[in-house]
Order: sequence, then structure tokens, then C-alpha cells
Amino acid sequence: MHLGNQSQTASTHIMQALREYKLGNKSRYWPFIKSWPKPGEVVAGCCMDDKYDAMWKAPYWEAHHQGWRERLVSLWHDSTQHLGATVKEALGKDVEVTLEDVKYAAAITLTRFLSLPGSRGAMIMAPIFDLANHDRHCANTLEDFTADFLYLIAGRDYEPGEEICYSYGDLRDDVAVSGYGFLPALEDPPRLAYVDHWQFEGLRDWHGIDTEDDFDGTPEELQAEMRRLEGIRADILSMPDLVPKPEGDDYVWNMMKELEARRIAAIDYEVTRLKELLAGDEHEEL
Ligand SMILES: C[S@@+](CC[C@H](N)C(=O)[O-])C[C@H]1O[C@@H](n2cnc3c(N)ncnc32)[C@H](O)[C@@H]1O
Repeated sequence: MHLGNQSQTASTHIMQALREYKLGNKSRYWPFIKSWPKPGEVVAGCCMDDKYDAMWKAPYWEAHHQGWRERLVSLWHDSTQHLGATVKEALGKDVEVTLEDVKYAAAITLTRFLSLPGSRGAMIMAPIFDLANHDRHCANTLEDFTADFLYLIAGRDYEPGEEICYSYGDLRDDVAVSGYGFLPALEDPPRLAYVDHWQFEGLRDWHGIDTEDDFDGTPEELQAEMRRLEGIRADILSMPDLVPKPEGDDYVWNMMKELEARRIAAIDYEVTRLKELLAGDEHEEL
């Protein structure tokens, strides 16, 4: 399913998916649409319930999610402020569209889209390929797209029945939770969350952090970085848990708590690493 081009706004891509979804079995993509998770089964940052906002304990993510909610509501109200097609333009004025429909189309699009390599920014959703779960270390790659085929090239030999992965990119835990609604496999050593990383300020590009680029510097800079991280740690721990544990099993609540624990563990690991660097520097000076 063609969604448009990377240069267009996300609302254009969402409208494309919404139009086909609302066409139902009249859509030529119906067999594909039927394979999507159903409404209520998709967790994506753009549509996460606002009751979880306080669990981010990071102003950047809270604002990001509030922004998405406002964008989807304005899209639903047929606003043209996002310079994409409005709901009525894309679907016709007689099709009844609920806010839940818009959220569903957004969640599906944002968790399943693919920017094609070698295709000048074309964006698609591809049946079967879109069943591949994320593994950052996955060796499978996409070959340049031709008009008719999408080739996923195996990076190793597979046995029948083995799960086939694809790397969605260098997703840090908070980016994966926000964008795709899941926590990736636990990393060893732990990696700082995107918002806690020393390169975060001013970067504002999810894929822009160089994972191999560990912090280093003069003893003063190492100390300043330790203080920065310890400040974030103290902030996280001092923020009250405003969202009580719900009755029963709550996937999002559990994920958000686990994300918080992972952020703390990664900060602790990094502070220890910096202390060791500092101790090494002092030892050299003696
Ligand atoms: C493109 S789909 C992948 C197929 C997915 N299992 C499905 O059929 O809905 C992306 C969604 O799959 C889930 N997902 C992908 N990778 C995952 C992983 N490593 N662990 C848990 N869930 C994952 C997330 O819900 C994500 O939004």
C-alpha cells in the first residue's frame, strides 16, 4: 500500500491508510487490511491514552504525545494546518469517520510504514514483510525496491519455523515505546534512554544519536556529565507515581514502569563508567 512520500506530512500517509480502511472490503487492499491488528490491539505513542502521560517522567515525551493527540484531533476536525489532505478530501464528505478511526489509522501507519531504500523517499506498507518484529542486531536487509517486488535479504541461514526479524533502526528504549509501543530486548550493557543521552539536547532526531559515541572528556567534563545524569536520576525518583497500578494486567502501565527502571539502570551503569574513567585519569596524573 503506497502511503506517499517522505517529504509529505504524516497526516497524508495516515489519510491514505484511513481511506483504504474505511473502504473495507471494497478496498483492493482488503486482504492486507484484514491482517492488521484490530482497533484496541495496537499500542503506538500517537494514540496512547493520556492517562499514562505522567509516567514518562520526561517533559520531552509528555509534550510529544500531547502534540500527537492534538494533531490527530485537528485532523479529525478537518483542519488544513498540517498541509496534508483533510479527512473529507481524502474520504469524501459522506463517509462517517470517528476520532477512534483516525487514531487507529495513525497507529497502524506509524508502526508499520517503511521508507524504501533507493526509491527517493517512497513510503509504503508491505504485507508479510510488516509481520517482522524489530531486532536491532538483525542482519537481514532490504534490497533496493523495484516497482513490483520488495526483497528482504537473509543476513544468515534460517531453519524452517524460525522467526524472521528486521531492524527498525537504532531504537533506544524510550523511542521504541513512544513510536511502536514495545520495549526492545534488554541490552547488555544498558543503553541510556534517548532523552537521557548527552547528545539529546539540540539533536531532536530519533535516529541521530551515534550509539558508539560514549561520553568522554576532561576530568571536569566527566564530572559535569556525572552531575547531569545524577540530576536526571534524582528527578525521575522524586516525581510522584501519579498513575496507580491498575487492577489486573495493564500492558502499557507495565511497559512504562519497566522503561523507568531501565532508564535508572542505564544511568547507574553510565555513572559507574564515568567514575572509572575519572579514576583512571587521576591514576595517570599520579
Ligand atoms: C511492523 S509490526 C510487526 C509485526 C507485529 N508483531 C504485528 O503483526 O502487529 C510492529 C509492531 O510489532 C510489535 N513489535 C515489533 N518488534 C517487537 C519486539 N521486538 N518485541 C515486541 N513487540 C514488537 C510492536 O507492537 C510494533 O508496533
